[in-house]
Amino acid sequence: MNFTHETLPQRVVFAAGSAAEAVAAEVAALKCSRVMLIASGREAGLVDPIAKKLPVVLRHEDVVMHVPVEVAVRAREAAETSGADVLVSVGGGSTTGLAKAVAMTTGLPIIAVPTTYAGSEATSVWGLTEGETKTTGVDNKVLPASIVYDASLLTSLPGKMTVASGLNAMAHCVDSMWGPRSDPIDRALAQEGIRGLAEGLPVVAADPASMAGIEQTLYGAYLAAVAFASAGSGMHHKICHVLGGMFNLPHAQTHAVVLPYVLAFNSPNAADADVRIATAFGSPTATAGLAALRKTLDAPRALKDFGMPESGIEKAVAPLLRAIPVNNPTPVTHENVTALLRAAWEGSEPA
Ligand SMILES: NC(=O)C1=CN([C@@H]2O[C@H](COP(=O)(O)OP(=O)(O)OC[C@H]3O[C@@H](n4cnc5c(N)ncnc54)[C@H](O)[C@@H]3O)[C@@H](O)[C@H]2O)C=CC1
Ligand SMILES: O=C(O)/C=C\C(=O)CC(=O)O
Repeated sequence: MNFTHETLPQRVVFAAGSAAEAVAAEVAALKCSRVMLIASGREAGLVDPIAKKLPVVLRHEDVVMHVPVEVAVRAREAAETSGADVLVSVGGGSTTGLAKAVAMTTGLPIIAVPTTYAGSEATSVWGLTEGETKTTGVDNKVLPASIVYDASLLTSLPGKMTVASGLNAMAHCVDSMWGPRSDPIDRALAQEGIRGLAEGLPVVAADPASMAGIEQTLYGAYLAAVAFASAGSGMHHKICHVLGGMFNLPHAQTHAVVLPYVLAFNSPNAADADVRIATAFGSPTATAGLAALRKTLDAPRALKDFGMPESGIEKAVAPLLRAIPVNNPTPVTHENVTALLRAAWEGSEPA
């Protein structure tokens, strides 16, 4: 074997039903006393009990998906003015992403409290969107110092969002099998992530408030994010980032739709990945395993259902050909990427 794996330094706290106490303990452990609390007003009911236990100097609610640069600038200015010494984010990937944008320029530590399965809390990946272009990058400054997972915060996540977000986590696992820096440790973490998600997701799809199902799904989502952070964005993530920025598509749903098409595209030329994914699903092949799970979950099927225009297929191909890593198992061409996008747009069977 010949590879270098970097393990990211981070505290991970599972605290079912006691996020407020756990977050307060993490703030104290960092010896911080001035909290900028970043959380959308939509999640106020989840956030208020946490806020009550913290020395909050600023509560910032201006959260937007894909982190438009103007939203990041406003949050950075607010952080500087407030004199905060720590960022606490409570919310989904959009909220964590905004905290990362602030950490990038201020150097403030983040304590992340996720309320979806996006996994941003466990990565050093940031994303910012300017106009129609989403840019992502890696910076250890944006890796949250601590994560507090409290399954009770996800009991309010609607069923459709639960499924889509869980499949965003599944996509981290699958793309980690061939991401640009993928190594055997990433692939082992991703395989266990798939197993955990395949066990947890049917439970939360049937009952989004099941604490046992949420905990199992959070466990899988954490492993997924750790694998993805190390392996980097492969073909699947590049497609979702280009489409998400260009057409302002909902992030988790875009991942959920595109994943089976990328898996079908790559698995014939990725034998090790195919075996690992199939094994994790307990299925004869990777594609069959994912298809069966998607059927159980009644997963989203077509990009046209989420606002992508048909003309966007042609528009996205050139930026995608520039963005997809050269090590992708199946070489990409104008024709095969166009065909993949058209199938995902229509929601036809993955070929
Ligand atoms: N940097 C990274 O490693 C990653 C970044 N992301 C970023 O995260 C963003 C997407 O994050 P998502 O979590 O998919 O969506 P999100 O954070 O935008 O949340 C989606 C919707 O669910 C609602 N919501 C969240 N938690 C809830 C709860 N517990 N109960 C009820 N409603 C709830 C939100 O208010 C929002 O309306 C994108 O900008 C994406 O780029 C996503 C994954 C990894
Ligand atoms: O696509 C993902 O799920 C992972 C990474 C990002 O979304 C990058 C970002 O923070 O915008």
